[in-house]
Amino acid sequence: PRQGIIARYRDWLPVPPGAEPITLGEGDTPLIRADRLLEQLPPDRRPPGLFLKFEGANPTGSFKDRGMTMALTCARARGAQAVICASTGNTAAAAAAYAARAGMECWLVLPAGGVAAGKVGQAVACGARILPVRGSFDDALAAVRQVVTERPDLVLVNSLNPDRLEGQKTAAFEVVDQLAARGEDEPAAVFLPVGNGGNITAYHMGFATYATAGRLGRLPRLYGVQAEGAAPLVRGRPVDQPQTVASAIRIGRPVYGDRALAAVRETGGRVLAVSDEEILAAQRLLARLEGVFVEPASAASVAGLLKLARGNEPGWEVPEGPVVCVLTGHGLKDVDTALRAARSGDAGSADLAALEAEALEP
Ligand SMILES: Cc1ncc(COP(=O)(O)O)c(/C=C/C(=O)C(=O)O)c1O
Repeated sequence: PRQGIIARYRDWLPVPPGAEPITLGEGDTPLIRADRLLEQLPPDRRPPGLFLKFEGANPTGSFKDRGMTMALTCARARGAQAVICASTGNTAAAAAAYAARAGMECWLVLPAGGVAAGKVGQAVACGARILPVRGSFDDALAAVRQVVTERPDLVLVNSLNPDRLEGQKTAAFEVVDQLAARGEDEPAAVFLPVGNGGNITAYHMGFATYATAGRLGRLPRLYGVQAEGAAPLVRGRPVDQPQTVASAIRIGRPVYGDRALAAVRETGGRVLAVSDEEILAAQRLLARLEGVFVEPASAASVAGLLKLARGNEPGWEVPEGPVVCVLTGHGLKDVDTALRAARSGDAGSADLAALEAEALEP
């Protein structure tokens, strides 16, 4: 039964004794085999298996639920009444849902006009208080730091909150357990989209924890993929005006930049950037070939794999074991972008395009 990640992994998590989990049954998301997508890779550069960790199947539609169940459970155990965070959207949607469930107040600082409608809808529906900030996510995060000094009773549930990474590391546990349960080899490489760098850091923590406990022979190479217009880790410096269609990773000053780079370096992986066109092409391939509809930022992980495997980038050694692409958020979060991409020249035949255009009319 879907009992949530704290119930399933309590022994591996720093949950205060006696704390009653605040949960929506998050975690235990599908690990989907993607053979048709694998065929898109050149035969001589193809790993033995390709799997998709579909985090869009979480209760609020993104991997953020794993971190929020931990953050809200721990906050309430410490007597907090209200939480606050800055967000590009999915953290906000998850914080709003889990705070509502806990009967706690939720304050969200969002970049005005920079958040996908689905996520704003979730946060508003759950009764969160929204403070729009003119500027980017990075400006919103700076604003939150200011608010917290004026209202110390507000618990910060941003990526800075360590409880969140603890919850997010359970996805790495699941990847190892799910591959083993299917008789597959251990994961050889894992691709993730990178914004603040919290999630790739959490996967590194999870794999390292399992390795120390003897449940994993060696850590998979971690590949962090950023959008070309928002790639501070690839460029080696902050990006002042991050630009990308993948609004979830439109971040110029990653909070966990150093730890994300350490995770990549220590596992023999790398960071790389992909264009918005490559992201949207990967989003289409996932939906058309495998029936998996994800928001643009999630597709960056697949775009990164395609780019390395197709040889556009040097330094790709074909992994000798299964490759996992983490799909971090559901496509319904940002359906407008998918519709716009579909309208702007479908690769199908003219009459199909005409039919689709007709179908797409609002
Ligand atoms: C779909 C999706 N994919 C990837 C990322 C990047 O993860 P990190 O590298 O841990 O930041 C996010 C992040 C979103 C926020 O940062 C937020 O919601 O404020 C996301 O929503």
